[in-house]
Amino acid sequence: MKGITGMRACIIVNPTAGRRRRRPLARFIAALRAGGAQVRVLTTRHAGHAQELARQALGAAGTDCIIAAGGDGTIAEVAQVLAGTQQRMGIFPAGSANVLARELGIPFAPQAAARLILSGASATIWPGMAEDTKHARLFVQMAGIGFDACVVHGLPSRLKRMVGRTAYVLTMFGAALRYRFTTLQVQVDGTTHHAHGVVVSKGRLYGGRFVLCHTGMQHEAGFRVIMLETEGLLATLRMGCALLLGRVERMHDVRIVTGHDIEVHAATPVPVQVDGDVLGMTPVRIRDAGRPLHLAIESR
Ligand SMILES: Nc1ncnc2c1ncn2[C@@H]1O[C@H](COP(=O)(O)OP(=O)(O)OP(=O)(O)O)[C@@H](O)[C@H]1O
Repeated sequence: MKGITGMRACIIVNPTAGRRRRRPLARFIAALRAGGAQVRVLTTRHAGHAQELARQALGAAGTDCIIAAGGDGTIAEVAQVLAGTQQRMGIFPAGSANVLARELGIPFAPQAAARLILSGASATIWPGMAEDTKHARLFVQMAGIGFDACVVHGLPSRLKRMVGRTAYVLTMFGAALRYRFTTLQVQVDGTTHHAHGVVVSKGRLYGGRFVLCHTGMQHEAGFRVIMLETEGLLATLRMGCALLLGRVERMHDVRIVTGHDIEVHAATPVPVQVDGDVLGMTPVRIRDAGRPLHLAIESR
């Protein structure tokens, strides 16, 4: 790692992430340059493009830090390419929920975010991999199966850009009418459980700053598997309220187990989301990606 001056940084910007505020990004870039970094900016043109740009940046010898400027979806796309390499990756939180950035204590203030990257700090996280019958996708924070994924599948991206996280609340009403609850068969490392909603999480947080469970597993392999055992919209709403209060772990009908290899099946396929973006439908298999990611964060 080069010192503060002379660092070569490449920023991959998703211009559609979050509320599309440009000023914080400009300040972040200015702070990196003021700290002596050479900065190259690449802007995505479509979903999936961050992966292509990350490959391009990785191929350009001598890049010290490849920075994803966006939300969890953009971070996951860049991580998909950088996981398993020695490349250091930075994050500038510019999405709607920015769950990973909150989870890992990455500063939102442009100057502080730049200072962290310039400091050379680095720690390893262990992403997950989710696969349905058509897609395989690396994820950094969580996968949701059932009602929450139905909300994500129905979320108009324009609405999310206009009102941020409130878009999820508005979309929830439509999902409540549309979603048909069904029993999910959840195999965790070979043991079968039954549930009506499942979140497979690397972290403690969900949907922003809401606490799903009190200990995360970002810095090790494995997941917390959070299962709602009661069927129906009322139970799901009750879990939503418990989430707002940080009391999910105390619910009598929520079971939390730890595992490395999870499969979810349903008689009628239900939606699956990863890091707040659509993956597909069940059946889905979630396991350790087995490829560590070296992030510009303070080590614990
Ligand atoms: N130029 C682009 N046009 C349209 N979609 C894009 C573009 N660049 C990236 N995307 C897609 O936008 C999706 C959402 O981006 P991202 O998750 O970073 O922002 P967000 O949804 O606002 O934030 P968060 O996930 O933190 O709520 C990503 O999955 C990515 O594939």
